[in-house]
Amino acid sequence: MTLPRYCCCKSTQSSRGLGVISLSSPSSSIISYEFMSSGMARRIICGAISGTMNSKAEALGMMEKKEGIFASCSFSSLGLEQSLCDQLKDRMGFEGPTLVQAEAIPVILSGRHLLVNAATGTGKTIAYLAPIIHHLQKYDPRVDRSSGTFALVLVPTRELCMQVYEILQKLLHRFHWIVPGYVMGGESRSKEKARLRKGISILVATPGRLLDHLKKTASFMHTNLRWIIFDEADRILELGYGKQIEEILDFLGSTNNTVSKYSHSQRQNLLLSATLNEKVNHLAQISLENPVLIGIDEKKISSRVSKPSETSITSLGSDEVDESESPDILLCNADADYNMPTQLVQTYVKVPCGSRLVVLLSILNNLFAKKASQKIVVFFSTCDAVDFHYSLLSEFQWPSGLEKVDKQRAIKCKTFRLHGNMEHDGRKTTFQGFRTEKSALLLCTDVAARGLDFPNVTYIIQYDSPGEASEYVHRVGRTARLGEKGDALLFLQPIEIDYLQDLKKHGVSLKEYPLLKMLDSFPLYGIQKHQIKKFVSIEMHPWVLSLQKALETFISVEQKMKQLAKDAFCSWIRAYTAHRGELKAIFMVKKLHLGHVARSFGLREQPSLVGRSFQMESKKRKNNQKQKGNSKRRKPYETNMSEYC
Ligand SMILES: Nc1ncnc2c1ncn2[C@@H]1O[C@H](COP(=O)(O)OP(=O)(O)OP(=O)(O)O)[C@@H](O)[C@H]1O
Repeated sequence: MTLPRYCCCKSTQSSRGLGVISLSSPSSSIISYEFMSSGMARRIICGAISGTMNSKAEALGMMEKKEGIFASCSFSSLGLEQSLCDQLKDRMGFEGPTLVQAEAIPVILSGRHLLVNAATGTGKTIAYLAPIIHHLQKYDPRVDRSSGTFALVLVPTRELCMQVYEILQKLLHRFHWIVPGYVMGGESRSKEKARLRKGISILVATPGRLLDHLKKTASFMHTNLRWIIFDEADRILELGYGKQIEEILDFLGSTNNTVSKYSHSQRQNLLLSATLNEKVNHLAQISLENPVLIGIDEKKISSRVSKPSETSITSLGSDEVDESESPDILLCNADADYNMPTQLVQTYVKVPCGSRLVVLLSILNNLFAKKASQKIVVFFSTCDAVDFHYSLLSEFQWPSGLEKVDKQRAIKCKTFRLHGNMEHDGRKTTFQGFRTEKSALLLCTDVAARGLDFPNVTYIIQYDSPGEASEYVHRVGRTARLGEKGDALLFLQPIEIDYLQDLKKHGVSLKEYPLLKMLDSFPLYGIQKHQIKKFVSIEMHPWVLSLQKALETFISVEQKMKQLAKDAFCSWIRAYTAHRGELKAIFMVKKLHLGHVARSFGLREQPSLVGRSFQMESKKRKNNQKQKGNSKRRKPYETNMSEYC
């Protein structure tokens, strides 16, 4: 192993016969690596030592400030160039590295391949960008545009692409000769071609569009490519990009063997996510050589790791098991705990299906009444559901009689929506708008679940369940970032309550939200508090009954709203049937009362009527498509990768 220049190292033998290396920098941070018989290295201790400290526990205690987020060392002590450290401080306001940065930066500087698993909002982006910039700004001869691309960051969504690009712009302010750029779905190909022709030193890309340019843009120069980073690696694969990633790696080669004027062009690949799991195995195997692992729970590494001949893995583009490959690493996620922000308060609310809409509106109203200036994100399972709730929340007013003040919008703050069926410009406007607002509500699908760093989000509501526990982790990870406080609330119907057990398997436990107490807090015209029976059910609560009636009236008279509600109902049912694996036993469509589902979209119609109109609608859509010869179908929920990238 090539160790960073500034480190001294001490090699020992662990009880399991695996090598351990401790790296200590002059600034007294200490990081240990355990070497397995496969040759793979794994970080096992990260702490700080001072002259007066004599125990490891003390060292670790000193190391962890702000509930285990920040390291006690400085950026420069990790080996980063002073001008870059100044940039991090002056331009970004970062005083020192986070723990994951303190662990990852020296490894990346050393040239090793890396697999990082760290909680959401712990600073993984800077962890990989800073050491790359450190190297690039030192290149002699200086990096120039004609040298093409040196680093490629692959991300699963357009919004994340823009976010990483914007961070790069800030970081590179002092290093104007290193040019950042991005290519992603929805943008003009010809403009991207022109930018690639001029030369982009650090390129952020979504996989589909990148592959497009690799195939069609002859002037895209990547012979000097040294780094490939897979940010949210597991999501890139979940979205079905496996084949494209294989093709991309074929185009780029897994190593850099070209002779160039830059002598330091050894390929280095990095994989990062808060939820690495077995899906990443094949990608790790084909892209990482002898990687260092950071934050990988021992439970997640299969015992077969040192017996390659016994291993079996899934190839990137298919679900078939490939017995011939022999990975260095074998990750498995069965029953392994996820890294979650410890300060995050997680609750669930048990709501009968027919009262879901009323409860959502009431909770949102209650939260904004308690604290007017805050940002809340609500996750839905489908694009149609986002559109319906967005229109409803933008237009619906408390009817007179329900509250003392007549005719007020139920939710008074600015409301945004974000999903993959929106126009590209609309997505951009939402992304920027929600970031800058002080008080706002964002209604979205999982397109906003990964990596997005909206400042000051205080509350995450999962109105529709996320399905995979990993998605739960990323959704709630939009709050409680970098040690900040945050709350997350999961809606569950009584028939879905076993989902809590599924989350528990991954170390996630939730407390129950006091729903009746919250509902009792709403004033009711003509009804005294003491007249509400103490243990009244949610469905029969007078507030729920009156608000449900008001919503149904509003929706029935507004033709546009009614159509949106019907579309949302139909897509919601289809999304519900799309749960996979073990989750099918929890989210069973045949257990649903369709009449109650209709009520949750403010519809009075019986489900059969809605169902008929749904079938007629889909027939009409299909016929229209046939006539137009239009192959671009609108998806009810986001499983189609083109909607992300
Ligand atoms: N050293 C630092 N000091 C202060 N703030 C930092 C530091 N590093 C990163 N941040 C800030 O922390 C926030 C989270 O960082 P980032 O988005 O990179 O987290 P992440 O681990 O990639 O999260 P996710 O898993 O959700 O993608 C950002 O607002 C970023 O600006």
